Amino acid sequence: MAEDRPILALGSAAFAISEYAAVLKRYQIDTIPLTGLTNNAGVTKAVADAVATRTASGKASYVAFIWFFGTSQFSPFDENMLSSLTQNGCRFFSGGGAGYDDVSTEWMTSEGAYYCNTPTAITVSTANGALMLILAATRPLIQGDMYTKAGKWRGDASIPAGLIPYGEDIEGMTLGIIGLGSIGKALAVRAQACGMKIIYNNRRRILESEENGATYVSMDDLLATSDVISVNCPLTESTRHLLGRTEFSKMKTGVFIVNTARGAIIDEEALVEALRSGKVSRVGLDVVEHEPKIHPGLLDPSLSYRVTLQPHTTGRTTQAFYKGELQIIKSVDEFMRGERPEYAVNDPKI
Ligand SMILES: O=CC(=O)O
Repeated sequence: MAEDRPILALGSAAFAISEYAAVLKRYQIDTIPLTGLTNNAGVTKAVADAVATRTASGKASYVAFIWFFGTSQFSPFDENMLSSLTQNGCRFFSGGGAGYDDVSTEWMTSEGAYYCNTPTAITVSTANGALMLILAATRPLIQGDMYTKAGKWRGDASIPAGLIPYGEDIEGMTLGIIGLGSIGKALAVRAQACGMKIIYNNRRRILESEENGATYVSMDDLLATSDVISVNCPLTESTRHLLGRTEFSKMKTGVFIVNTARGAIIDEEALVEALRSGKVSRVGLDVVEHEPKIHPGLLDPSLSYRVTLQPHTTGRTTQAFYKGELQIIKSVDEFMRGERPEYAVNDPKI
C-alpha cells in the first residue's frame, strides 16, 4: 500500500463493491463519509479538515481526490472546494458522471491536475431514458397516469384537460438529435428500431461511419423538420439557451421535446410559452434549468398534464453506476501508475 501517495474519497463505491475493496487494499484511501453532509460548504470544510489533519500529523498529502455518483448536490467542484488539495500536491480528480459542467476543469488544468469523468457509463441508461421520454411525450403517458390515479379513467368534459387525447405512433416520425455523442448515437439506434428517421446537428459533422444511420442537417433544418427533438449535447457557454424563443418559433407546430442532457440548454421561459401557445405539444424532461427547482409554468395544472418530469434520474441505473465506478477505479489506477488516464478530459502539464 502506497502510504506516501494517499487518496481522498468522498463517499464510497455502492455497486462495484468487491472491485473497490481491492482498490482500498492497493492504496491508502481516506474516506469522507456522506452521512450528515448536505451541501457544498459542508464538503469544502470536510476536504480542508482532511488535508489539515494530514499536514498536522506530518503525513504525506493527498495526490488524488475522487467522488462517486449521487454527489452532484455538493457541486460545484471548483477552486473554492478543492484548492486546499492542489496546494498540497493533489494532481488527480475523478467524479461520477458524463457531464462535467459543474467541475472547474480549466482551473484543474492550470493546477497541473487531471479531471476524469465516466464518459460511457451512462450511455445505455440515458439513451433508454431518452427513448422512454420520447414515448411518454408522444403517447399522453403522464395524463393517463394522472387521470387513472384520480379515478377519472379516460377523463370527461367536466375536467379542464377534457378527454385524454389519442397518442401518436413514432413510426415514420423524424427525430432531431441535438448532439450526436455517445448517448445521441445510442438513441439513434434505438429510435430507428422504432421506425423513426434520424437527423442530427452537432458543432461539426461527424464521420459518416460513426453516424449510426443519422443524417447531418443544419440547426435550422433540424428545427424546421423534426417531429420530436431530443437534446443530447453537453452544457457549455455556447449551448446555454440553445433552444430559446427564436428556435421554438422555427419548429413545427405540435413538436415534442425531450431533454436528458442539461436543463439550461433550453430557455425554460420560452419552453413554457411554447407549451402554452401549442407550438410544443408535450415534453419529457429529465433535467430542468435550476435543479431541483421546477419552473412554476411546468407545474401549472393547465400545462402539467403535458409535461413528464423526472428528477435527473434517466442515467441512474444499477448497471450504469456499476460501470461508472469501474471507470473511476480504472482512472485512479492509471494515474497511480504514472500514466495519462484514458478518461482524462483535460491536458494538464504534469
Ligand atoms: O447527467 C448525468 C451525467 O452527466 O452523468
